Amino acid sequence: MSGEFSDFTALTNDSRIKIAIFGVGLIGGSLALCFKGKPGVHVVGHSVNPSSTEKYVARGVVDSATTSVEEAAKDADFLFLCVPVGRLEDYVDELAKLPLKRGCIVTDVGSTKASVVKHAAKLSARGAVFIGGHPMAGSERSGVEAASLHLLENAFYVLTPTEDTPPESVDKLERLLKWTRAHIVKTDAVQHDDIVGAISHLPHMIAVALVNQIAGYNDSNELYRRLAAGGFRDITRIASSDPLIWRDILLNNREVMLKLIRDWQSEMERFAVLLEEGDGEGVAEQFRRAGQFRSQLPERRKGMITSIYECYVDVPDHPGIIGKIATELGQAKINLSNLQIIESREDVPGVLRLSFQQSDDLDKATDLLKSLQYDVHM
Ligand SMILES: NC(=O)C1=CN([C@@H]2O[C@H](COP(=O)(O)OP(=O)(O)OC[C@H]3O[C@@H](n4cnc5c(N)ncnc54)[C@H](O)[C@@H]3O)[C@@H](O)[C@H]2O)C=CC1
Ligand SMILES: O=C(O)C(=O)Cc1ccc(O)cc1
Repeated sequence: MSGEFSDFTALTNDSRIKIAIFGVGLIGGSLALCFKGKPGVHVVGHSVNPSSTEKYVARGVVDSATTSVEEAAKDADFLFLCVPVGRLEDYVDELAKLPLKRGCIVTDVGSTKASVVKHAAKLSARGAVFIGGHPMAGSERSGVEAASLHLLENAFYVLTPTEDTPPESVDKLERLLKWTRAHIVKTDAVQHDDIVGAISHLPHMIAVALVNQIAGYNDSNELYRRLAAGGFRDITRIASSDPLIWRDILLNNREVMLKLIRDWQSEMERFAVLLEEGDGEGVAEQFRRAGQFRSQLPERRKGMITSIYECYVDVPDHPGIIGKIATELGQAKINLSNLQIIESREDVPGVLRLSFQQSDDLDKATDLLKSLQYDVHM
């Protein structure tokens, strides 16, 4: 083991570290990729579904996989619960019946923290330490197919230890998580749910409501959908998130969400009154206040409701062209986050949609492709 991780194994009783990942989807798979192949580390994936376990191994995301919770948990040093929020407490209950390794750390990646932290306190009776976790990066995609080694890099990773959590266990988990290259932030679980409810869960709900509102208008006039490009696409990307993952998150954080919805309704009501009264200065003041606060936001971080920067390339429809474009971008070290063939050409200016996470990469890609005589549109 080298560099910043060299003292990691000293914190375990032996030089082998077993990491069990329950639910190898977008987040569990991305964590597994961060740990797999590190010296002395064995990553085991768990799924209730035998065909999923085969897929995890075949894709090289884990070293081994099993459908048995007991087998996955046996002698594990770290156990990551990466299943939907609504299933976390069931997994805690199952683990609480098993002979866990003394001092092992059980953690989760759920988007809400208060209920699971409270529920998992019972694991201390089994000699395990539970520490709530929430890697605040992800995407609207799901499943192991969307997992990536770099998903959590530079993102915030919240841990919610309680006053009963042994500091040395928090330290041990933080050392392990260095492999994700995320930035650890520690806070209380209830405070986490208030803040993340406001900055992540509420925007997801607003995006869905907005898309559904426009979809309703579109039922009587198709032009709504055709004209809804640019800004609309950008701010509603997260409306395509997984329905069941988000059902669980919103239900679990429902008290916080209900208050946030009321506050949101007041904000919209304020706009309604300003418009009713024809108060232009009042409307402009809303934009000024928002712009001021927004300009103070920290620099862009990976994952959390980031915009995607996109361009369209009109390419002749022949095999090999997609690989050629991807290779050109790769050779120029331009990070492409997604490449999609657009089947309906009605409302887009090109057949290939290229997406980037950094505006810089988009600029470099358009310059490069234009210089190679491709027809590039924004
Ligand atoms: N999607 C995102 O961007 C983020 C999600 N999270 C949290 O991470 C957790 C996992 O979410 P993702 O990785 O996005 O979802 P995912 O759908 O990609 O993965 C979920 C995993 O749990 C398994 N699973 C699903 N339903 C199950 C059930 N009923 N019983 C047992 N296993 C089941 C699936 O097979 C899959 O391996 C959730 O708790 C979510 O709140 C945290 C940060 C970001
Ligand atoms: O796609 C995005 O921008 C997200 O906001 C992803 C996300 C989803 C759920 C989380 O708990 C954290 C991050």
